[in-house]
Amino acid sequence: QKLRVPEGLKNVPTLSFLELVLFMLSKDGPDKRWENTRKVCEKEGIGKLWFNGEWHIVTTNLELIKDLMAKTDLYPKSSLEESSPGSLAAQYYGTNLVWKRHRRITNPAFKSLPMHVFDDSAVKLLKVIEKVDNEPIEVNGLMHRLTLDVLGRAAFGFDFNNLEDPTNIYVTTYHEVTAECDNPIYFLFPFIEYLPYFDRTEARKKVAKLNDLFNRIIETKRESMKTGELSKKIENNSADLLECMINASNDPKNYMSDEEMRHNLAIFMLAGHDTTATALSTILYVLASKKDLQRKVRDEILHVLGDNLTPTIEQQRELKYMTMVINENLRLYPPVHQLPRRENAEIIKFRNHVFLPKTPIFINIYGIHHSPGNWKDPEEFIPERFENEHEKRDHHTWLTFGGGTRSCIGTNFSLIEQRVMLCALLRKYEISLPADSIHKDKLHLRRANGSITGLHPIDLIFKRTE
Ligand code: HEM
Repeated sequence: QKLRVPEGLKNVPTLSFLELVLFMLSKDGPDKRWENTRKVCEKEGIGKLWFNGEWHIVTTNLELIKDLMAKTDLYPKSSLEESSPGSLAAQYYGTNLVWKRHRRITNPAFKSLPMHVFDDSAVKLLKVIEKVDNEPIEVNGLMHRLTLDVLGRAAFGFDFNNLEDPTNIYVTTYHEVTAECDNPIYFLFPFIEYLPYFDRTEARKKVAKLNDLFNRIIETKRESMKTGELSKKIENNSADLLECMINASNDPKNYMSDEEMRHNLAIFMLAGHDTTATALSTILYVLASKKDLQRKVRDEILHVLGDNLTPTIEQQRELKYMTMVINENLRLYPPVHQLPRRENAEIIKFRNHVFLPKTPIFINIYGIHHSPGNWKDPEEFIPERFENEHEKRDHHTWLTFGGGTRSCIGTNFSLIEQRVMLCALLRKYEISLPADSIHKDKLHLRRANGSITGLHPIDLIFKRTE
């Protein structure tokens, strides 16, 4: 029944299922995928796609996207339990960040961020790089280790210590679980998850092991909070994410179960570190390949920071050129290349198409950022596009962090983290691309977990400047 194209989508152009299979089984990145999608989306900015057992809409149409972003009740985000019931991914991530209630509970943790965690981690990062002075070092893996340490400490008060211990057992289990959750075979042919041979017993054991870790983190946190300490932290807005959730679990109005907390920890781990790791890796690549740009960013850092290694919040506001470079990097290489699935709660008429209720909709961020209709010379790296940007352009043409009230809760967290790390690295090191780099002519992207943009290993050379 679900194979049949709904009447209202009949004249929406179709994205090839074979191309999708080949893409998902390959190591290709969102740039390659966009080459196929562009042909279909060229006309009206929408295409239809058979995926995960049903017909989806894929869109780059700004008019439709504006509506999707503005009307969160009409286009709710789907939970994994709805899109992939009973799957491993649904078991691990659960119904995370239950809209409105969880967001209200977790929001305060993002209002006052623990700057000392970013600063300490920058110092640790420099120590790792010091050991390989002037030799190539693979930055994508390094940035993942860094951002995981930052997230663990800032959000849960837990030190993965992954910068110093790359083989940490929980981190390796985490990578195995996320890779398993994202195994393309189960998305392309979802029915096989229910066949005995493919029931993924081993993977489910690994999920249980991670859940054990999350339970222990929650328990230790509960015990370590002395009486009254938690309420004091909540009152003066210094509670971390987990503390906000624990506090909520004590209040019948906002109650959050341990299972809900675990699911939130799982999604925060993914959303909060893989994305910033990609952003930092791509920007380091850009700076290494464009030495003039690197010099300009470094000059601004030295001018604004004086003798400081990392910027204060006030100094971050003065790093205007760096922020433009960060924004342009996030446009050219969006760390999330497709927004999480939405579905319409009611029937929608769009041009001469009709979307029946619960039609899954994907917004193609990569396509929007690379469309010549939205950006002049979209393949060029031009930070100046973001000078006085709010005056000039439709803000739906830059969807790095999504949009509307359901956009990324960690936007500020990530931007601060990026600025801190860039300041520390650029004031101490000159960064270069080795002559034999596989990325000499262009950065090679690849598929990673879910809609996160992955990268082939990037070796860069860090040479001490002071
Ligand atoms: C460069 C870094 C990042 C990028 C590009 C990014 C991008 C995104 C995008 C595109 C969304 C979906 C928004 C939507 O559906 O409209 C999202 C959601 C989310 N992000 Fe981020 N993010 C980043 C960093 C972070 C960080 C550092 C955290 C946490 C510390 C975080 C936590 C989340 C969470 C929890 C959600 C789900 C929000 C919800 O469903 O209500 N993200 N992010």
